[in-house]
Amino acid sequence: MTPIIQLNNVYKAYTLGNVSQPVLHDISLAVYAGEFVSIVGASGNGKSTLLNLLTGIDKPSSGQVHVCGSQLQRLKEEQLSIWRGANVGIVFQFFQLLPSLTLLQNILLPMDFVGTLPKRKRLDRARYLLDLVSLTSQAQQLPSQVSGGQQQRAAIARAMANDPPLIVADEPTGNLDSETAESVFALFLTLCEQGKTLVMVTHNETLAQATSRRITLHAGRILSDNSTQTRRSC
Ligand SMILES: Nc1ncnc2c1ncn2[C@@H]1O[C@H](COP(=O)(O)OP(=O)(O)OP(=O)(O)O)[C@@H](O)[C@H]1O
Repeated sequence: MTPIIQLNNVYKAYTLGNVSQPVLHDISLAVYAGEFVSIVGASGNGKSTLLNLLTGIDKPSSGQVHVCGSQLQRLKEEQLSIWRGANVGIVFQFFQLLPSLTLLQNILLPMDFVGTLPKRKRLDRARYLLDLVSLTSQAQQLPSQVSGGQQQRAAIARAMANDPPLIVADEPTGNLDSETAESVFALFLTLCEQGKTLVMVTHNETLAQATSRRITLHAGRILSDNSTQTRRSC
């Protein structure tokens, strides 16, 4: 089976002035469709940098990043935007919904960007997704009019808008209380059961333990990569 994510000897350094600061060293990794991968590690160990390479937001200094059939360094910015729109849903810690749009309009946006579905079908899909995340009655509310957990559920629905095979989440529960965090995590499990691949950076050890594969980064290297039968496998 071809992995949905394949990283070969990835090295990443940021250059500040004349100083090059290495952040990721020699990362090689294969993730297969249907896995739910958590990435853990102390602050500053390169977790978000790794996610940004997977979404093409950032490029490696050397090595290759293959995601959903494309080698991302080979894509130009415009190609990357189109690739991202079709292949990856991104969920952020602070939701990042557009404040002047209703939840329904926020979910419609990625579909409007890609433009493959006719308008009526986009609306049907947005309503289906709102239902999936239990926000049907909040469809016309602005983000500021709903709770943090509801905003994050709307953000997950937005990430799902174009039905991407891969969902990438950077501390998606970091701004939520523990009960709400669990309900958001349960939603991720549902998506995984539906066949999505998930990669989630988290500081929440309990949630990380409940994923099917837990990767620990330390000083920019993979310290451990545990995939166990006892953990939930989708
Ligand atoms: N755009 C950037 N320019 C320069 N340095 C950066 C940039 N982004 C991240 N870094 C540095 O890279 C290192 C790793 O940062 P990263 O955000 O990937 O860590 P992290 O493990 O996700 O941390 P946290 O858990 O605090 O979010 C840090 O030292 C950070 O300061």
